[in-house]
Amino acid sequence: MSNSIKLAILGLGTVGTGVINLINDNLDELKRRSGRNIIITEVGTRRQRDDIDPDIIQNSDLMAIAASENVDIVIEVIGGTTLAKDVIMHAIKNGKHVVTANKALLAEHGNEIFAFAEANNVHVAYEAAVAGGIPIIKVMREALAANKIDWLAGIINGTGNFIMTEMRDKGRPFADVLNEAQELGYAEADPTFDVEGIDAAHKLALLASIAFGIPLQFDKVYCEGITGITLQDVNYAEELGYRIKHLGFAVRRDGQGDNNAAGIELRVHPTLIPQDALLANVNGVKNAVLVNSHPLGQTLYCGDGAGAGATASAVMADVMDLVRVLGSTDNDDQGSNNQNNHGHHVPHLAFIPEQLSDTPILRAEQMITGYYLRVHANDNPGVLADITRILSDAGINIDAILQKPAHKVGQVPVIILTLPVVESQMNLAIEKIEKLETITDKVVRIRLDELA
Ligand SMILES: NC(=O)C1=CN([C@@H]2O[C@H](COP(=O)(O)OP(=O)(O)OC[C@H]3O[C@@H](n4cnc5c(N)ncnc54)[C@H](O)[C@@H]3O)[C@@H](O)[C@H]2O)C=CC1
Ligand SMILES: N[C@@H](CC=O)C(=O)O
Repeated sequence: MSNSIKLAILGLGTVGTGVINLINDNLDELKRRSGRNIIITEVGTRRQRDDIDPDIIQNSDLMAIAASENVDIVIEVIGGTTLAKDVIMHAIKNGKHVVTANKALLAEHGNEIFAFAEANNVHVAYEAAVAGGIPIIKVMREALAANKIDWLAGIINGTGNFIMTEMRDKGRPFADVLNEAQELGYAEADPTFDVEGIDAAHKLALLASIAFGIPLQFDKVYCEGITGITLQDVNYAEELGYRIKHLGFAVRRDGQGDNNAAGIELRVHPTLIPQDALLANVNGVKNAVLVNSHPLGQTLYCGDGAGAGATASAVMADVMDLVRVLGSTDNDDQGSNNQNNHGHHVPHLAFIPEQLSDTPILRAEQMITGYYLRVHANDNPGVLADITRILSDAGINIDAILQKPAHKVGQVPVIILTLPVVESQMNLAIEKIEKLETITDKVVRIRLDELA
C-alpha cells in the first residue's frame, strides 16, 4: 500500500471523537477503497487525554498543527467563527487541504475562505456542514451538475426536528427534549442556533449557493425558529390535513405575474405541509432535502442530520475524496504528482467562481407563500364575513376555513388557510384584521407550502 495520508483532527468533542471512532472501526474499508493507509498523526485538544493512542501527538497549539509537516489534511471540528477561521486560513496558507463541519464559519466567511483556498490550490471540503450524514453537497455539486435547480426545501436541523417530533408524538415539554438533544450530541454549543433557526439558515445559505451559483449570503436569509409553535397550532394543522415542520426554502422566482419580483427567496421558518408529503414523515433527528430540478424533477435525500456517527461519516467522505486526489498522478492541471495540487475539479460552490451570479435575494415582503392564520374573534354575527372580505379585497384566496368552538366565553378561534400570496399583501390584510373591533388578539400566522 502506498504512502500514508496523515490527518490532524482539531477538536475532540462529539464530531472529533466520532471521526476517531469511525477510523478505528472502518480502517480496513477505508484502505481498500482508497488504496492508501490513513493515519491520525496529530490532534488539537485543550487538555492532554489519556484515551488517545500514544502514537498520536496531542497539541493545544492549533496553529502549529495547521502548519505541521506531519499533516496532509486538517479536519476542523472545534466550531465557532474566530479561531476556527484563523486556523483554517493558516492551514490553507501552508498548503493543507481542509475538511470542516463548520457551517456557521462557512456561511459567514465562506466566500473569503474558498477564494483563499483556490488561490493556494487546495480544497476546503464541507459535506458535514449541511444535513449531517446526508451526502447532499456531493449530490448537488456532482450528481445534479447537469440540472437547473428551481427550488429546494429541507428539514436541515436535527435538533429542531427531534424536538418537534417528540413534542407532537409524546407531548414532552420543549426544554426536556432540548436537554436530551444536547446529551445526544445533536445541538450546537449555543442551542439557540438550533431553536431560533440560525443553524438552518447557515446551512440554507450554503445549499442556495451551490443550487443557484450565487455567493454565500447568510445575512439575507429570512429566519424564524420553532420557539413560537404551540401545541394548539400543531393540532389545528393536523385537523386540516397538514403537519408543521421547520423548513429551509431556497426558491428561484422568475418575476412572472402580478406584484412578483424576480430573484431568489431564502427563508427558514415553521411551515404547514401536507401530511402525506414525504417530508412531513421525516421525524426525530432525521433531516431531508427535497430538490426540484430540470429536467430531473423532484428528488429527496434523507438521513440522520446530527450526531457523532452521521457527521463523522460525512467528514470521512470528504477525507476519502481528498485522499483520492492526493493519490492521483493524472488529476492535476500540470499532470504532475504534486501532493499539494488542487486536483479536485469540483468548484467549492459548484459553479466556477467567475460565473457566480448577482441574482438579487428577495426581501421578506416580496416572498410568496400560502398561510395558516389563527384569528381570535368575539363570537358576534358577521365577524367571519369581515375577515373574509378583508382577505378578498387584498386579492388573497382562501383555501379552507375552520371555526372552532369557543374556548373562552364568547371568543372563537377561526383558522384560515390561504393560497400563495405576496407577503406584503398579507401584512396589509393582517393589519386590517387586527384593527377590527371584534378581534381580540394578534393574528397567529404560519407559512404553508404544498411542496408541488
Ligand atoms: N454535533 C453534530 O451533530 C454536528 C456538528 N457539526 C459542527 O461540527 C463542529 C463541532 O461540533 P461538536 O463536535 O458537536 O462540538 P463539541 O462542542 O462537542 O466539540 C468541539 C470540541 O472542540 C474543542 N475545542 C474548542 N476550542 C478548542 C481549542 N482552542 N483547542 C482545542 N480544542 C478546542 C472543545 O473543547 C470541544 O471538545 C461545529 O462546527 C458544529 O457546528 C456539524 C454537523 C453535525
Ligand atoms: N446542531 C445541528 C448539528 C448538525 O448540523 C443540528 O441539530 O442539526
